[in-house]
Amino acid sequence: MAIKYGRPIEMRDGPRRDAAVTAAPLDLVARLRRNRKAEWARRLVRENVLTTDDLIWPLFVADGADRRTPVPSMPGVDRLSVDECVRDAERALELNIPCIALFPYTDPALRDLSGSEALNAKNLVCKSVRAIKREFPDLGVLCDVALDPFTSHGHDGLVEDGRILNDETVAVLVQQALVQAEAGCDIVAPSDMMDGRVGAIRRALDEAGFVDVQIMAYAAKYASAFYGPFRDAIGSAKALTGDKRTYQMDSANSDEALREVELDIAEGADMVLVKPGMPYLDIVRRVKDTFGMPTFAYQVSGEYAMIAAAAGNGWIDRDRAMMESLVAFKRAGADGVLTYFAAAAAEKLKQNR
Ligand SMILES: NCc1[nH]cc(CCC(=O)O)c1CC(=O)O
Ligand SMILES: [Mg+2]
Repeated sequence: MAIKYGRPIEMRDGPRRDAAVTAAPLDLVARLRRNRKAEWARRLVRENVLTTDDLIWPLFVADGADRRTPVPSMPGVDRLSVDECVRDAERALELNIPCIALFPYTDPALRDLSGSEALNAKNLVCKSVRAIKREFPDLGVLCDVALDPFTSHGHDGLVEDGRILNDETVAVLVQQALVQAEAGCDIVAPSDMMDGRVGAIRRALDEAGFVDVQIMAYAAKYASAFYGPFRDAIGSAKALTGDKRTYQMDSANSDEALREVELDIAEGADMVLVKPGMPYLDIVRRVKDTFGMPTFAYQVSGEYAMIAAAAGNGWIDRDRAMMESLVAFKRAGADGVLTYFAAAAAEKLKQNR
């Protein structure tokens, strides 16, 4: 099916040019094809490169021991027991991936209206952070701050009469971030889209002495259909009542993303994130150009699922689609990408070296 990577069609055996088909050379000053004539020449003029330094690898943790449970809507992605999560952390380190991100599948029996398990210092995420940091202190660990893995209704915040409460939620998120920092995480990443949470978390972290814990703000996060498989993975898909459009952004908006990012920077974000990724590369570019901040994109579960499913059907080449999609983030100005392909991409980069 696919032509072999790096080997131009011109070099393959094929019918020779018919001598009758001749033409006077065009009088062209520039022939852009010259710089594409061979792999070495293409490498020489290549504008953007993906390296392992650009990758953050999201992992799903679940109860149990010695267990990897496949997520059906994310072929190739498993929910990991804590010990297995430590093994993948080790793999990240071996592959030179700088940072992993942790997401819990919480036992439905532990989910409640207020997401109280989020504040349990012995919850799955905290246990995983401790276990990973004990063995691999030099690997970056990012924790998501939001209540959806812990609430019985699947929302990122507290709900009252069908409304998602902003300020009350922020007070809980602050406590969640503190619990994660206490467990030893390096980066907290609020993904909830409540107003004012970055500033509140920064103040609380500083007061508690966690001045070096970074904040990666999910600053421009859109209400998206592409989160579907993630909600399967953390078990919130069935629980979710309604949608998240009163707090996540409208996919039609772009200027509003700049206002969101500006506020999060003013409140103390160290890095900003745009999410989803591929359908929002225009936002990544605007954010990077406007603020010059360390800017990240999240190639979310649905984007991963599209590529994995099409590749699984033999309709596209998995590795090539993966690498093409990842370098697109670099081209758009991103400093890095959260991607479920992180380990596979790092393996590929290693082979190509
Ligand atoms: N706050 C929850 C959260 N954090 C990351 C994702 C999605 C990631 C993905 O789809 O891969 C979501 C889902 C949501 O907002 O419903
Ligand atoms: Mg905001």
